[in-house]
Amino acid sequence: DSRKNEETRLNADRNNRPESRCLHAKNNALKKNNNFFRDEGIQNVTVMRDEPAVVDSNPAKIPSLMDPSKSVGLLNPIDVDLADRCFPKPRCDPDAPFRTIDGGCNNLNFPVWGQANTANTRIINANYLDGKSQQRKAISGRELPNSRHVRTTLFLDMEKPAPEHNVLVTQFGQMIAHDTELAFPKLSVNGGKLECCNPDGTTPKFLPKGCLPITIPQDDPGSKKRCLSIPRSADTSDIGCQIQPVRQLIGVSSFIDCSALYGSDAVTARSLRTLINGKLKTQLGPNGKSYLSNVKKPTQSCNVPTDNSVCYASGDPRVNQHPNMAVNTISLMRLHNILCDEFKRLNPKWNDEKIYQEARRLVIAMYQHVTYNEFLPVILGRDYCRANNLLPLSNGFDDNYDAFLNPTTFTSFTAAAYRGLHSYIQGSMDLVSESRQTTSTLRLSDIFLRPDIAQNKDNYDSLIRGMLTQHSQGQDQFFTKEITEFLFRSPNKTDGSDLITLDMERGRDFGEPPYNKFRQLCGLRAARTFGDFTDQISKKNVDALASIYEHVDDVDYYAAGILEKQKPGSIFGHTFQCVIGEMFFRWKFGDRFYYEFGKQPGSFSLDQLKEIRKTTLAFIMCVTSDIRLIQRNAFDVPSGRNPLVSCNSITKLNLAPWIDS
Ligand code: HEM
Ligand SMILES: [Ca+2]
Repeated sequence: DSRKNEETRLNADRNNRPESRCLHAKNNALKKNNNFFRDEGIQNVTVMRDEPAVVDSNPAKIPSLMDPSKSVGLLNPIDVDLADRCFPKPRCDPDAPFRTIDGGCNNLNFPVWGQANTANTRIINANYLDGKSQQRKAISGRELPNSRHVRTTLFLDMEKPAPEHNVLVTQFGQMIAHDTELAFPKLSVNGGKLECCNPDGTTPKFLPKGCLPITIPQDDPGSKKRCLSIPRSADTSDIGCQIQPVRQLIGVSSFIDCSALYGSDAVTARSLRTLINGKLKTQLGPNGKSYLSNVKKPTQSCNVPTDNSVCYASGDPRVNQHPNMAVNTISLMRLHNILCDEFKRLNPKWNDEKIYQEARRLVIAMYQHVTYNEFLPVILGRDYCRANNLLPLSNGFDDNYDAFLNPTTFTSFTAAAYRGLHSYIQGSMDLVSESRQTTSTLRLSDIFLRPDIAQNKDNYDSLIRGMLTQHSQGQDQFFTKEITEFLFRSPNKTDGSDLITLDMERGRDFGEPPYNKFRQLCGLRAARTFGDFTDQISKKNVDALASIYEHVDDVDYYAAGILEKQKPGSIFGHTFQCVIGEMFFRWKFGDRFYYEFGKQPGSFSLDQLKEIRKTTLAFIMCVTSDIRLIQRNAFDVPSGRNPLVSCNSITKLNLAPWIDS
């Protein structure tokens, strides 16, 4: 009963939480110099991004900051933590200065918020046929249009590179996706892998329970494949928790906390540590460089010939998905281990645990800084980020931790909006030399599950330079066939899966309501006719939607979101920008350990915070590789405005503020 009273009180508080927040900036002292790098370099060069060419004179507000009468559809606060009751509450130490590995206890009142191996939350009411978990149908009661048909009609392959953004944008984006979400496939009735296709590659007449109903139309213009095996994602009903509508299970900590490097459970995290001087386990590769350690059975987890081949162990199983994914994780691992060496030098008395935790805390802070300072302005637009308090402060603490803001990854972000970045994927990966010549190009579908490539000769550095130099594909309705026809193609096969069909089907699986609901959530008028969509979507694409869907309220959020015209300064249109902005807002103000917060047990000192704010992605790339030149804006290809400069001239962090007094 007292728990119930407590919850009532908390809910009441939450409903009364202040609508607007004001961010104070405080002044801050300057500090001495001590090199993070051992070699000489120019000190304290301030890195400023060029102001964007496109200015958003009227940036929209995210739902959390909107006048409540303008955002229609935001989930009732009481329903936000519906799934909490499915999981035991962990016991928390309110004074612990470091994050838990699984993210539990970040919020002391709602300790399962953001914890790994719980469930996603929602931002908007689910739309399930039976109110519980059945995929929605068309308004007419008929089936929705076949999602493979939607894909092959709207989303073709066309070479249209992004004008400035490089492949590192895509890669960094994917890293955050893996840091904040992992869904599990449902299992078959006897607990094994669920096979949704016949052994001969055709679609079964009656799909096994738990399979997504993707059939390939007879007149499909693509390859000869006749079946896509896509199990539904596991949800709260699979662990015997009877909430309605279901919530999908999440296998990683929701927070931006580098869980893809460190792991999301204590056992995995420990297995990745040397337990000496704070360091993570490594293996030695070419030129005496360190790489992630190997899994025990490489032939099980990677597409490699023998169990002596390279196949990495890390905090997330998707590390081996393709070489650039592995390279980025290795980069973070090297950063962690470099920091361990520095901390040991500065504080010889620190033990393994202290070094590990301090290095982890700093790696996460640097990563969060790059996310909010460099990445978000690139994808969402700088003006929009500023209007929604997403930019870091330039000095002082931020005191706006919001203990009633749920940071759990919500379904509309992970099962729809953020997957929009699948459009950015390049069908090939360039390897590039120090003089920025492309030395070879790998076809994406040849290198799925081939992390060994990252550790061959000097490929690691060539892949880094490749990500920095190669343009990503543009954010548009075109997707490379490498993911729409050849996803996870086996080496000896001619076809593979279709990620974009999967994305749309996954949205229906997760109960995402149609596009029209997200228009209302994001402050737009509800459309009554297809013509009403033309405020955001070109006439031609609206006509295409109208030719596929029967009713405006049938249109999948993902499909229409992709078609929306880009907002000024952003690569996304209105409703993707809105939902993605909301999620990053929650990961900032709902994360008690967010690096800019003061007054928390885990807060940095002002001197430390000042150093963390010097972090750039260019610095991280330089310090963890042997490349010698880099452009300061690491998410833009090199150009006259963004020239290559020596790594030595990139601002470094001074770790003196970490010396124990
Ligand atoms: C070569 C690059 C990439 C490949 C091959 C890839 C592939 C995949 C696959 C196979 C899934 C699971 C699909 C499903 O069953 O629902 C997935 C999920 C997802 N992807 Fe990607 N992806 C890539 C890049 C990206 C990027 C750049 C982003 C965003 C910045 C992204 C965001 C997501 C998200 C949010 C999910 C949901 C995660 C989950 O449910 O566990 N992906 N991707
Ligand atoms: Ca995480």
